[in-house]
Amino acid sequence: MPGAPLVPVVAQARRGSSLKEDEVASPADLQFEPPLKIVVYPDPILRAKNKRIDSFDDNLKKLVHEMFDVMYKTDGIGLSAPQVGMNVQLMVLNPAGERGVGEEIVLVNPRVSRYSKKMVLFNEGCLSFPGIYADVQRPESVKIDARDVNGARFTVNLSGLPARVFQHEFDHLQVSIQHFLIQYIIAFLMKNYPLYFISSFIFLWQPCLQGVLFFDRMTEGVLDGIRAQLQSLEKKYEDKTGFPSPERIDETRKKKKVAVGFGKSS
Ligand SMILES: CSCC[C@H](NC=O)C(=O)N[C@@H](C)C(=O)N[C@@H](CO)C(=O)O
Ligand SMILES: [Fe+2]
Repeated sequence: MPGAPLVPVVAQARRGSSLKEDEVASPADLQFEPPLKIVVYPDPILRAKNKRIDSFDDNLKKLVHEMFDVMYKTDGIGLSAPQVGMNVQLMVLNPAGERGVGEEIVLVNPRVSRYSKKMVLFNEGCLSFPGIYADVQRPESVKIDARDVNGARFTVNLSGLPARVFQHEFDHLQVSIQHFLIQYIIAFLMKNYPLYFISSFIFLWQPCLQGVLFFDRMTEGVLDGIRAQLQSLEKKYEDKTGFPSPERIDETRKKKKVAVGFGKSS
């Protein structure tokens, strides 16, 4: 089945179920220097943990303004904060992709309370993967709880393209704690004590929880079509930074097999 969650029951990537409250962003975490620049794969910022926002001040409004600015300039229809180097739970969307056209939506600390059972395929692109497009299967609609830029809580149902863009951005903010929980349980059952110890450490401290990127959700066949382009981005990163790529597409896919799914559906 194309794009189906690989381990649908246990491998939910739903933030709301984390056992520990997310860490709150400090003023330093929200500091930025305009103009914002798009962070490109495989920069580790895209896989870092994103902190919860609890100060709804002028700085946040300015950040939102700058995010829309860079999103429109780069022909985006959605943008998440880690994509501009800010590891906080914030996204902006405008499926019309043009300032003054359509509706601008800002979601702070979003959570998904329901996914539709109906799944749809769409040819997605990501600003952090310039020029790469491929099919990704996702639920057709979602119910979301979030805060707006002033901190007011709201609930919204999205379907079609807005739901698609939201889910793409939400993945950038994801914490997939279930991945570690599964590893922890398996290690315990198999009496693999070194792995159990490591898993316990990760599970308790949550230091390296990952954002989900669109290729994590692609089928092996679809991924084959863009593998060379991903490897070329990895090579560019190595040439530019002088460091080895923090992830490589083949190894990433092996690890991610159990990590990506969707949450509650109806
Ligand atoms: C379909 S979800 C795509 C969301 C993505 N956001 C951040 O990475 C995004 O804006 N991607 C762009 C490459 C994109 O989809 N742009 C539109 C409009 O130009 C397109 O059709 O390519
Ligand atoms: Fe993206």
